Amino acid sequence: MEFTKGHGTGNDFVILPDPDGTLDLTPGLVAAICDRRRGLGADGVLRVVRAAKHPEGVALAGEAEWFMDYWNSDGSIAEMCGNGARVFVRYLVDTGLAAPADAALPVATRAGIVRARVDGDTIAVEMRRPRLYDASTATLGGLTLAGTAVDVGNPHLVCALPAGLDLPTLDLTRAPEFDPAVFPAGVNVEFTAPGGPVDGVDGHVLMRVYERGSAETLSCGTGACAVAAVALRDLARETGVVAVDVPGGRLTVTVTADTCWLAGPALLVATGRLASSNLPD
Ligand SMILES: N[C@@H](CCC[C@H](N)C(=O)O)C(=O)O
Repeated sequence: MEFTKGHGTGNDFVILPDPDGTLDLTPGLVAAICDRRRGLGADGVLRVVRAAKHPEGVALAGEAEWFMDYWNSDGSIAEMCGNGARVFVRYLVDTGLAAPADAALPVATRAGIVRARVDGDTIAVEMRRPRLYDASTATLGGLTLAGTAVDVGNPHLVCALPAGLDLPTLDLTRAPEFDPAVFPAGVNVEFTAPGGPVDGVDGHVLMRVYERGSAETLSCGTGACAVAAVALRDLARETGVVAVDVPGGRLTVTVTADTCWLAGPALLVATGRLASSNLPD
């Protein structure tokens, strides 16, 4: 099985080309590939399949040639992955499966069509505008934090740290607890602190994340969009640009009246062949 490894601000993915949708990808196989000691190691898997050849992509085949079949490292499936979409587009363009067209390149996902623009190392994807819902809470090590529920195609809970708590030393080795009545399918939890002044943006936020299905990652693109939407709400703004610093680098989020652009570096780092005989069926 051929693979490519790539990442966007340290959110890393194993990319599996499967244009005709013949690969029997299972939760066990995905978890084995993503295992950082016994497999390749990754936060998730991106299967590259023609939209027309995937049951969840076929309805979008008229709008996009390729479907991003995204899996978390524990073998669960998610609706959307912002950094994954950016790395997916890097793969399409670098392998010649798509041209870096002037117009935005459409990609089918479980959360609908996203459109991408390529500018050197930077890839920006246009996703739905985040929808802010109710207040909820996350509990971490006995500490309960207030947060805002946000839908970016996948579910998020954005929690600002109270004064006195230090973002870099927060213990994210264990999953935060959340209200399953609010998040019946689980949730990605973002922890935030204010950033310093940055030229050319309306807001600057520092973020760490505990992802549903992948534990702590160095970056989460949809999480950055959720964080930006909450930051703009707190500034009493409907639209604007927010720099979101994650442990893996900087993402720039532009929230417009209808959509949300997520921009940052997306790179491929290796290609190779998986020894299928040493991985579970
Ligand atoms: N890292 C991703 C989000 C991946 C999916 C998430 N873990 C979920 O289960 O919703 C991103 O960059 O958006």
